Amino acid sequence: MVPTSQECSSSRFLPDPKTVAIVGCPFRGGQRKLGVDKGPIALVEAGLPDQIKELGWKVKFDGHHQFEEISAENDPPIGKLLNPRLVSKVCKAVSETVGDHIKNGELPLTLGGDHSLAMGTISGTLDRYPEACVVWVDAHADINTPETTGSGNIHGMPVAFLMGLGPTIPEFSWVKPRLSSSRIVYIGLRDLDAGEKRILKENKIKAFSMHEVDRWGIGRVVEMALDHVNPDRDRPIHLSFDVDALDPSVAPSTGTPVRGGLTFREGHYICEAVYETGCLIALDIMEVNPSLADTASINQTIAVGCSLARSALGETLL
Ligand SMILES: NC(=[NH2+])NCCC[C@H](N)C(=O)O
Ligand SMILES: [Mn+2]
Ligand SMILES: [Mn+2]
Repeated sequence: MVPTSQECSSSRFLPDPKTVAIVGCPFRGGQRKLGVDKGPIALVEAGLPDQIKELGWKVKFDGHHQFEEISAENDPPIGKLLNPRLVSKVCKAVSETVGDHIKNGELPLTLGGDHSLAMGTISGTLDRYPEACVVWVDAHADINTPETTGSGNIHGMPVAFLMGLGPTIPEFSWVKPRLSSSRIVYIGLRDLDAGEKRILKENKIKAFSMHEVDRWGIGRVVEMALDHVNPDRDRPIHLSFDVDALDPSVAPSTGTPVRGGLTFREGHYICEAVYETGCLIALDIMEVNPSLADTASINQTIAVGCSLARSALGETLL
């Protein structure tokens, strides 16, 4: 039973016809492992554009970002930050692309690549919709600052940059600290660094870890998460989905897998429920690494990346 017209509500923030713009981001500079830059290529080769067309969307895709043109030849660490200038330049370019798509009335679907890219995608969203909220689905909070990071990998820090936490780094001055702590909610967390736990508490950031998913079930968790960031369901939603939120048995081919994650259905349920709000205006599918694990695991992870995207774009089970 469908109580409301999804067709109508799903276009609340979009002009006709419904159009998705795929932003392929073959980028791995926010972490150390090889292969995550091949994620977007694998997702597109698996047929994601046509799958989205079959859901009734117009799909725009004119090739992956050519980050080779963005070079930061001399890119020594800044403090602990690894590849800082490269990550900054790439994210700035992605931010402009995502912002332009939203301005054109298209829903940007960004395919990563590592999760540092969300510094770009969410900046692009906030350029057009300053009131937007973020649903961040991840095993990790990715909210280390340049001071708290242990790894130096910037994919563990994008939320801190978006919120303006930590010291000012001139190389990242284009990232405007516009994401307020009340406009982001996490689902799926289970591997936080000590500094990240402190940051979440100090900033009173709402987070539903796997403990809350176990306690309440995914249905209640998503409802409570949306009630927090979007109580009247009238704010645009940016959904940033790191596939490592899923259990490694569901999405094995990712750089930082953590056991005890979301089931296949829990992950898809989140996407379906966000779509049903009619408020989705941007989507990220991040951290698919098609060079980690065996062929079967790789294909399984690519297929899951595609089906998460389809669920967020309106695919239903009935
Ligand atoms: N997007 C991700 N997979 N992030 C993992 C981050 C892991 C760890 N917290 C770090 O700062 O390095
Ligand atoms: Mn993660
Ligand atoms: Mn992440």
